[in-house]
Amino acid sequence: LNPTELLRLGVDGQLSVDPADVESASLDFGGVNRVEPMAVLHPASAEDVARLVRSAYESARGFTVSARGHGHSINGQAQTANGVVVQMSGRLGSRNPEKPRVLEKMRYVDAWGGELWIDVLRSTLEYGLAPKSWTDYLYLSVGGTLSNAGISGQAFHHGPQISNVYELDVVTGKGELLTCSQKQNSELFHAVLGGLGQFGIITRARIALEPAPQRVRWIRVLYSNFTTFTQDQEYLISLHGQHSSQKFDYVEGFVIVDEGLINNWRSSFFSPRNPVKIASLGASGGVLYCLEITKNYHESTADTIDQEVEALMQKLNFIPATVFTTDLPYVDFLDRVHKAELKLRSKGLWEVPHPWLNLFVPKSRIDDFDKGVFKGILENKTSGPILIYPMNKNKWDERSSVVVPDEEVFYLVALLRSALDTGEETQTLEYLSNQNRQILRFCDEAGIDVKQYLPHYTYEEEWVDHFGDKWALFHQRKMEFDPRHILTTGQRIFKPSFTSKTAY
Ligand SMILES: Cc1cc2nc3c(=O)[nH]c(=O)nc-3n(C[C@H](O)[C@H](O)[C@H](O)COP(=O)(O)OP(=O)(O)OC[C@H]3O[C@@H](n4cnc5c(N)ncnc54)[C@H](O)[C@@H]3O)c2cc1C
Repeated sequence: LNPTELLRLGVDGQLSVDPADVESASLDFGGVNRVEPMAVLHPASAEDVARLVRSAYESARGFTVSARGHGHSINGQAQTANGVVVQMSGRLGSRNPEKPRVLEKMRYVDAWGGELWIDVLRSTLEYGLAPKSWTDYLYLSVGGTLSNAGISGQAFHHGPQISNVYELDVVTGKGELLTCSQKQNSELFHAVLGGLGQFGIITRARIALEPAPQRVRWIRVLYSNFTTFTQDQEYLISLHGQHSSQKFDYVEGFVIVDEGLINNWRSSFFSPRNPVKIASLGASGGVLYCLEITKNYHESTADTIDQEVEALMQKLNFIPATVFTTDLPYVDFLDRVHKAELKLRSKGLWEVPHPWLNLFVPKSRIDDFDKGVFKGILENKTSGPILIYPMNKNKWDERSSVVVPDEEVFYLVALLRSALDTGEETQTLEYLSNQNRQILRFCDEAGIDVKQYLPHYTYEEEWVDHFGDKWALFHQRKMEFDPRHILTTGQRIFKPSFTSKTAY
């Protein structure tokens, strides 16, 4: 098929070979990979997606198809060479996929796979409801985060977003449009969740809702001792089964390795009039740790919130006099990173290369990771926030495709760096990418069995190693749901069956 033949396919949406469309589908937030597709489909419905994939599956020569949500991948995961990108997010004028549909009584919302979480939230709030499990940033698509996991500070008690989905509509690599859930087509359901887009394109997700809190008490406290910090984090997530008055609703944290960072984009929280000085807090190795917790509440219970927070805080061992508190509407809390985005955009600092590294680190080795990476490899310099927070494995469904460390508690460590052209070597893309490799090598040599989140590998052996015991099942599911390896070649896991060269 060439672009002209493709355009004859007959879809209700728009199949475009417009250079601007093709250019935008060839880029992502990582800003490192650039791969041009042959055409871009703006689907008007799930049937459009099915029609396209079916023709790819049935055509003698074959072509590849990749769904693209909001393009916030780092390493070209939503790109495809010489195939078609299905642009799931973004509106098309009158021929749009359906808006989110809330079933108030059943407490769920049916959302189009390309819907952004911010728009899902806006729709559900009209009914006083909200999804339970989030990502820190809401301008990501439902299909994009469900293909990975979708995590934030709520994951310790609600599990990742993939644990909060009741049902999906999926277009498989054979072009069939199937509804799946725990009970119906369950193999496909579990495969697609955390499935890196390998088994189908999510066109609809039924997402669990809860009554939306009105306000949030948002607290940050500092630690100089890593063990005390992680003990407190682990204590807080051990409360996941408690009544909501006896636990926080959100537990995250971050590492502060240089003075500049404490007042950085994620920390606008600390007042610039009251700068925090790392040196004055007795940080060992110049590193501080910040615990970030929140408690949701309703205005009608505002009188008990202080006591509840106080009772929980008394159990913690942070540095006295380092409590920073703010209080804000729930939506403003959830949408906090967008504010930072607008600031960075205004300074031209958003559309820069992002050599991010996200790792799941087993609890038993988090101390070694601290010594080797935060106090070692990073050399008191970073180029962006470093998040660190623990999660409970029992909130993750083992049947899904995602892989996590083999321990009951594991940490997310997210090095969210931006490469800048300031003339300083340590800020360059090359330096930061090398540092990422150094961190992975360190873990390997120290026998720290980390798993990459939002994984990126180049060779099949690396994927086999990443999936470990799950590889055989992952491979078997691929053969069943996408036997010609048409879908999502940008992940570089399987080569399309119809090409001898690497056609990612
Ligand atoms: C600023 C920022 C903050 C972030 N914060 C968090 C966070 O707090 N927690 C977290 O978990 N992640 C976070 N992420 C990572 C984010 O969840 C992933 O990068 C996610 O893939 C982005 O969604 P997207 O819609 O942009 O997906 P894309 O980059 O467009 O796609 C990601 C992958 O999913 C596939 N895909 C997309 N749509 C579908 C679909 N409908 N069906 C099947 N496959 C599909 C694509 O082919 C691709 O392989 C963040 C990313 C950024 C840039």
